[in-house]
Amino acid sequence: MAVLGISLIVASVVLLILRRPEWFQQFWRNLYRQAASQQNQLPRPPQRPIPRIEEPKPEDEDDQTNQKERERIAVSSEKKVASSPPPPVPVVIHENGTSITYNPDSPRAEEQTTPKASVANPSDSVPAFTLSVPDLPPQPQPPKVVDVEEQPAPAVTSSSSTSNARSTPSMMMPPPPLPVPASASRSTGSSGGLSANLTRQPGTSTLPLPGSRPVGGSGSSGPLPNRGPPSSSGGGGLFPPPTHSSKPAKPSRAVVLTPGHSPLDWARLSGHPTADLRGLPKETPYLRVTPSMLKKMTGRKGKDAWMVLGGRVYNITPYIPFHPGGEPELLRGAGRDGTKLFGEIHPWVNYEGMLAACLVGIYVSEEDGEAAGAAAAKNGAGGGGGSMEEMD
Ligand code: HEM
Repeated sequence: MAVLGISLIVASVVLLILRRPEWFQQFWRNLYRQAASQQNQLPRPPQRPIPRIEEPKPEDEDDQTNQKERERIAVSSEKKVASSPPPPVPVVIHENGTSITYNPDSPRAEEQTTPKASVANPSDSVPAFTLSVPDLPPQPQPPKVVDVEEQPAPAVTSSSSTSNARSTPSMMMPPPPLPVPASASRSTGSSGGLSANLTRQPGTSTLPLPGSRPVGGSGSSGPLPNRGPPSSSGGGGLFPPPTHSSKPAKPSRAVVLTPGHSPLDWARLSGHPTADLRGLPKETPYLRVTPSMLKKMTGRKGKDAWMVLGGRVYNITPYIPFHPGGEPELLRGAGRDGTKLFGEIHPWVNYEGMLAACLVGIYVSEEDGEAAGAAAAKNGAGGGGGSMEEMD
């Protein structure tokens, strides 16, 4: 009897599938609509077994309802029923135990073109990123790095994080370098080099003096020449305490030269090979100038100004309007030996080259000049002098 009943049921089902009467199709349409309306009302799709990509279920686990449903899908696709929407095609993204299903039949999917994803299994826990991984198997400990200075490491309470940090040496940041004490850097640095380079020559006003900056200003550790000599008191500041040993900057005593009397004009005038600025008759040989001769040539009473520089006597009269220090300053050395005075003010000035056209002769003692007294009288320099040719 049971076999007969089952065979009857099977035969009727087969007959229904093959014949597909009108009432049967109507029944399935209503069933579709009802299912579609339920899907639209519910925020989430109904809970049902979802085929997973990574964990496909075997075929024998499908029940008879799913089998019928597949048959129904096949039948409806053949007849192309426009009113019955296709069953939802879930797109499952299975990652770390979380299933995300894309339901194209949802109203939002119909309105928007961008597909939306929704959580298919809300019971699944959302994966969270944590630093501590307690389930990790014990990893081999790397060789312990012993610092040279054995600095105390910060205390770490979490053992798992400690093992992680030690197992990934690339993520370990090296300890910051200890700040070098200012006194040590100064002692090891060029304490004599930089300060020695800052030795100021008289007349230069471009380089600031080490002590001229205000204490407590913006300290710069760059190569700017704003560091003075190392502090003897050993203070920790960036700037040494103000010392009174450095010379204050002298105000420039340069004068404003009249037009046409610039240094370039003097170079043009005196640099010519045939330039003769001696103030002596032409073809006059170099003279032996005695002190008695020199002291009369002071630039006053209509006479030229002679000056001894380095044992040579120069007629500085034509240079007076070109002197950057002014006429009074220049005439301080007139009629005398101005070598020391010249060197005290501007030893860097090349007087030999600048006054080559003004060379009168050489400076000699009175005894040496006695023999040439007559020649000196002839040149108008008074007694006690003579020409070098006569002397030689
Ligand atoms: C011994 C007598 C002299 C005295 C007292 C004297 C004095 C001075 C003074 C005060 C200055 C200005 C310095 C400054 O800028 O603050 C100066 C500049 C100058 N003097 Fe004389 N001078 C003398 C002789 C000479 C001679 C014989 C020459 C030419 C060879 C000369 C060439 C210059 C030049 C080129 C400068 C400009 C230097 C510079 O700006 O670096 N001086 N002099």
